[in-house]
Amino acid sequence: LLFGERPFWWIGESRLFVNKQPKIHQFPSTCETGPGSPSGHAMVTAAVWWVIVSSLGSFLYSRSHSVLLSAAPYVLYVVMLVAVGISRIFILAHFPHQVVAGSITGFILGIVLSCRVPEGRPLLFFFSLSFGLLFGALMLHAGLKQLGIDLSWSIALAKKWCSHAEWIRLDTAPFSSLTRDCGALLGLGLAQYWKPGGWSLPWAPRALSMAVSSMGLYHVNRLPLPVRPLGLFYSLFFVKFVLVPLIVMVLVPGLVHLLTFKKKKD
Ligand SMILES: O=P(O)(O)OC[C@H]1O[C@@H](O)[C@H](O)[C@@H](O)[C@@H]1O
Repeated sequence: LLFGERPFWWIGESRLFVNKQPKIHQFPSTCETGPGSPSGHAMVTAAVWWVIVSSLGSFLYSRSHSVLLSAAPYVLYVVMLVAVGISRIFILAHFPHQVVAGSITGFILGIVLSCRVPEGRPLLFFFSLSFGLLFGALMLHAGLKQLGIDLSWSIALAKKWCSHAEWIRLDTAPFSSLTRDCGALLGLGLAQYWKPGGWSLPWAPRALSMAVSSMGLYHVNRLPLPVRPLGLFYSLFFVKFVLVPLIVMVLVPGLVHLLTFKKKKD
């Protein structure tokens, strides 16, 4: 809803450079299809890493009582955000203010959301939130279209100005982000429903679970999906992200628990 142009299409669309075209270079990750404001990469990085960094900072302080040591994760956090921001600007996916807006929004989200983990909620909570968001967005899209505002305006611009058609990826479209989040929400609810509180594992099986989950997610993420018809793509994309919390929270730790339990019995 904030819209926001992206440099890789704005350079052509603005018609400011018709007489003197700047020498620009696009990259495979330049051709994002969503609007540019605020930067999603900066926002997600700032939000997710805040949760990790603030816990690590408190942990280090509780063990060492050293302000210097406990400040190290926060310094790394800032360095990482700057690196992500510069890379988004460098590939022409963003203007600097969009990256700054994304980092600040993500930082606030990280603080707010880390205090509000939806623990102990019934499956119905996740189910209604997931489908409510999905249908709410669809209704908003249809309603605004009736008023002459097309929320998919950026996809046409990305297709027009991307130097390689194969760099346009449907999973960067705004509706893909939404289906991904709604799918993950439902998956989180199902995971909590099937294994409330998750598996409590000692550190070694827990580390093994994390390693196996990472490999599992890598492969789930690489699963090629048919891009036509669109409805099929979005449905499969939704299902793919329902699976993510189930793999990480139920399937892999459950298998590891079974294996270690069996080994102990032997
Ligand atoms: O706005 P940016 O930095 O180009 O990031 C866009 C990305 O933002 C993420 O938040 C979305 O989940 C992705 O689907 C999307 O591609």
